[in-house]
Amino acid sequence: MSRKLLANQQAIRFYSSTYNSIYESIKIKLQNHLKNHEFQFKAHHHTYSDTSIRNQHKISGDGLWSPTLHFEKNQLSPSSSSLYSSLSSTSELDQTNCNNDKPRRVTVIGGGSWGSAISKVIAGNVTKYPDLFDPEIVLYLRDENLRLVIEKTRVNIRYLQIKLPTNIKPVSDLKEAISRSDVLIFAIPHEYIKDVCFKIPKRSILTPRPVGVSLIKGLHIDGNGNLERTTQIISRMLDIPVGALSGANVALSVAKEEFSEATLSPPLPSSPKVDEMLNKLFATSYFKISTCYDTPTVEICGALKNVISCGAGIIDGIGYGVNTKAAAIRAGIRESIRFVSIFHPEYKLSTFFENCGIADAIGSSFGGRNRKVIEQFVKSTKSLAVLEREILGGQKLQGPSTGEVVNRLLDNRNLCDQFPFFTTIHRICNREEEPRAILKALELSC
Ligand SMILES: NC(=O)c1ccc[n+]([C@@H]2O[C@H](COP(=O)([O-])OP(=O)(O)OC[C@H]3O[C@@H](n4cnc5c(N)ncnc54)[C@H](O)[C@@H]3O)[C@@H](O)[C@H]2O)c1
Ligand SMILES: O=P(O)(O)OC[C@H](O)CO
Repeated sequence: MSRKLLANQQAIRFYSSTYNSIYESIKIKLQNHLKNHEFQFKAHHHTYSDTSIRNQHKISGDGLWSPTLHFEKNQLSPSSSSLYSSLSSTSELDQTNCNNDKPRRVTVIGGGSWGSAISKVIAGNVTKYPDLFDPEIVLYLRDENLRLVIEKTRVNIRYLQIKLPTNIKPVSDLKEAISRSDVLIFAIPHEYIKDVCFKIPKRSILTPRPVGVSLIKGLHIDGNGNLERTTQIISRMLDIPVGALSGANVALSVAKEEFSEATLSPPLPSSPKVDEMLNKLFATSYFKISTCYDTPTVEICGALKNVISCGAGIIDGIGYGVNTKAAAIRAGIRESIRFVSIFHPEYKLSTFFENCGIADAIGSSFGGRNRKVIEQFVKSTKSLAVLEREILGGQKLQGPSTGEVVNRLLDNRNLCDQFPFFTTIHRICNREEEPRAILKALELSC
């Protein structure tokens, strides 16, 4: 990859002979840098075919793709030199094992329903691409007894009643599970991610330097009361680049090979080789992958849809039909966009039209576990913990705990009034309001 960065009075132009993805990662770096220096900029992005400019800057090759970032204010600070050097430095991903040509070893961390289903997908793909991947994948699960059952029967009897391929090796020792891995896939409920990362050594002392992909749908609050996403936590705690995969993906349907889609946000700054490798790791004829570099929105959509589907469960619980549920999904999407615009102002609206956005909110509002449990919660006096145990038998609800985090983040900024739908769902799940309060919230949320 050849990179050249130029600054002049009007613009910074970044020339790259590779892909859009690089432009996205550079744009994010520039945005972060300029945010620190209180600069505003507008990004335009077009093909530059002017041969005199190409000759002037010794750029060669056909089909040169050259985005240009134009700055609104023409005031680059002296410290911009640090920006130039950071942009031209070797990408973090170049330093990981995923960027070499050795077959990568893959570990899925989390042997619940989604970890098991995605292991089946991945196990098929590592066999299909022997040059890219080690033919055996590791599935880490905490429970040694369950590990023995899976090893013997090939079925994760507690979480997913589907036969798993023989090239999935179940392992219940975390250090052993990750010790030789180049790709770490995280598929545990968000509540446990810090505990699990705490038990994994940092990349600096891991011998293959892995990349991570989070399949986790949930949000967190950092020490200052601000939003922290799961990819940020993993990246911070393990010092590895981490991407995300999210979509309308009920585990059993994916395991049964029913056609599904998912949105992949590869780790940034982007590397075409790693992007392609991850695509091949996940994509099948029945599991269609689209790439989207707006990672924060992809992750936040995945978490907020769990709150939306609790809203759908409340609608079912009070006995209302699809008109009201459709209105609830729309209110949830509207508040999700509002939420993302506050917590990630550089978001792209188009991300909501990827599978991780509206599609997942719809799918979960009809077929998800949150919907199912919350419907019964509304119809009974039982606690969420009891219903989770009775209905899900060991699987975990993510919606109410995400609603709690969302509520705290909004409360910290005095924003609850602007989010009547999310706020009311949270209060209903705490039994602080009657379930029918959701109808008033729908009116207010318009
Ligand atoms: N199940 C799905 O259909 C699906 C689909 C897409 C994404 N996801 C997301 O994937 C993530 C994993 O969910 P899941 O549905 O596979 O889980 P699950 O509810 O099926 O299983 C529970 C998981 O939690 C683990 N666990 C329980 N207590 C733990 C503890 N104290 N410490 C560490 N781990 C503990 C269990 O070992 C198990 O892996 C979640 O963020 C979920 O939102 C799930
Ligand atoms: O069963 P849920 O409600 O946890 O949803 C599962 C998946 O996230 C659906 O995409």
